[in-house]
Amino acid sequence: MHRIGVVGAGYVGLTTAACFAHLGHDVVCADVDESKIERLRRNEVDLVEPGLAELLERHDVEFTAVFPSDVDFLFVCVPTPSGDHGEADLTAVHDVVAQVPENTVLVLKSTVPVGTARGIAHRLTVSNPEFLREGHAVEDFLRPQRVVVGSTDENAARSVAGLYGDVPVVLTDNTTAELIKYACNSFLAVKLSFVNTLAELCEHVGADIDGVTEGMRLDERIGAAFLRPGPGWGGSCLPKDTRALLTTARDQDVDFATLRAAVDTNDHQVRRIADKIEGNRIGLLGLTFKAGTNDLRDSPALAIARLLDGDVSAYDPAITHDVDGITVVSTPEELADGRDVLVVLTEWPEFAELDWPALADRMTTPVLVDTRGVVPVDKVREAGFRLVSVGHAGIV
Ligand SMILES: NC(=O)C1=CN([C@@H]2O[C@H](COP(=O)(O)OP(=O)(O)OC[C@H]3O[C@@H](n4cnc5c(N)ncnc54)[C@H](O)[C@@H]3O)[C@@H](O)[C@H]2O)C=CC1
Ligand SMILES: O=C(O)[C@H]1O[C@H](OP(=O)(O)OP(=O)(O)OC[C@H]2O[C@@H](n3ccc(=O)[nH]c3=O)[C@H](O)[C@@H]2O)[C@H](O)[C@@H](O)[C@@H]1O
Repeated sequence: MHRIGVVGAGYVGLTTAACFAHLGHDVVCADVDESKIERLRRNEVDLVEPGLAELLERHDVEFTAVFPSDVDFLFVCVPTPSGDHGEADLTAVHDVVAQVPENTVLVLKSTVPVGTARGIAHRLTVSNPEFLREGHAVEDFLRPQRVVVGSTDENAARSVAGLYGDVPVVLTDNTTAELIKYACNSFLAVKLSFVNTLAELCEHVGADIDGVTEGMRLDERIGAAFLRPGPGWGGSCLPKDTRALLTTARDQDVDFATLRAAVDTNDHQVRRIADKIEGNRIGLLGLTFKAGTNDLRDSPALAIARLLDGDVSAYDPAITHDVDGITVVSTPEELADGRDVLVVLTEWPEFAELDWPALADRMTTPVLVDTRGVVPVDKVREAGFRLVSVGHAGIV
């Protein structure tokens, strides 16, 4: 058992703190947001993450607004948002690093650009990027497909890997560890943009994207995941990390054309979907960047909403407050009232089970744009909807 400090009590930090406590370590978790610390002390968790609140309830994690100085390992889990030119803004990371005492192993878990650890040359640093998905944070942390640890000091790297228990480990140097993180998110982005363009092509040539991806997924070299077309990929990380890797490549005079194309394709996808939405009174089904989370950061739904003219309302099972000038209502029926068009933007499973005839009755013209391919086509059509899809010839 070790004494572990975690700085930053967000998706990554709070998950890290709860899971290390679950694995038997003594954990202190710090954040500059004092009101968040107060809420966490009362066991109030703002994040929608299955199992997280339960773990925090079961295990004692000390929450503090004071920098933890008496720990063996200090995990840096603070934000690294996009700066003005797409580069990662490391202000919070440097602020934390400057406070870590000499006798503490400094572990960089925030996603930081290639060369960041090398730039902190005055002290030993272990790079331990995080790969958890929002909505699956606890499960991904406790049963990771791999834990990546990089350091110039192999013993330090092994000691960090050892904190996770019996998990697959990639032991490497700092710079490689940093690049692995960006490579993974960027590769996923490339895969998604490829599929979104394929869906556009399907609409033109009379093919069906579900059939095409079914045929692709069975090829193990391609892999089954990340082949669902959608309104564009978003979230707090894929957009910012692709931008940051492009900046790194540009700084090195490396032309990362595939990645640049993926980012441009994603901008195109958002505009392409907005163009499919006709009508003055528009109802959005889903605002979060994906299902299973209440995170709205860099959500394609909001990017699309910004491009729409007219009166835009939304229903999202995880959102109860108005967002970006969009009125958020509390039921799909309320949303349908007097609307010209409904648009599925998040793949919430309950959207497959909606009462389509009842929704159609409430609308002026029953038109449904399904950007996620989640609604039952036959039922929706039987209810009288004109269905506009992504990637299906014949129902565009
Ligand atoms: N959200 C995700 O799914 C994943 C995020 N990451 C990376 O992890 C890092 C953190 O991301 P999230 O957990 O999403 O961020 P977040 O925004 O959810 O949480 C960050 C927390 O850090 C606190 N904070 C900010 N500056 C601080 C400082 N100087 N000292 C102490 N606390 C400070 C904030 O108050 C906030 O509570 C980022 O680099 C991100 O790219 C990596 C993998 C997954
Ligand atoms: O660095 C991070 O923060 C994390 O970023 C992503 O996780 P997350 O942001 O939770 O979201 P994803 O599940 O990857 O989804 C990203 C976007 O792609 C979209 N998506 C995903 C899969 C798919 O088939 N189709 C599709 O459109 C989602 O709707 C969403 O907008 C990565 O999957 C994590 O491994 C990584 O740790």
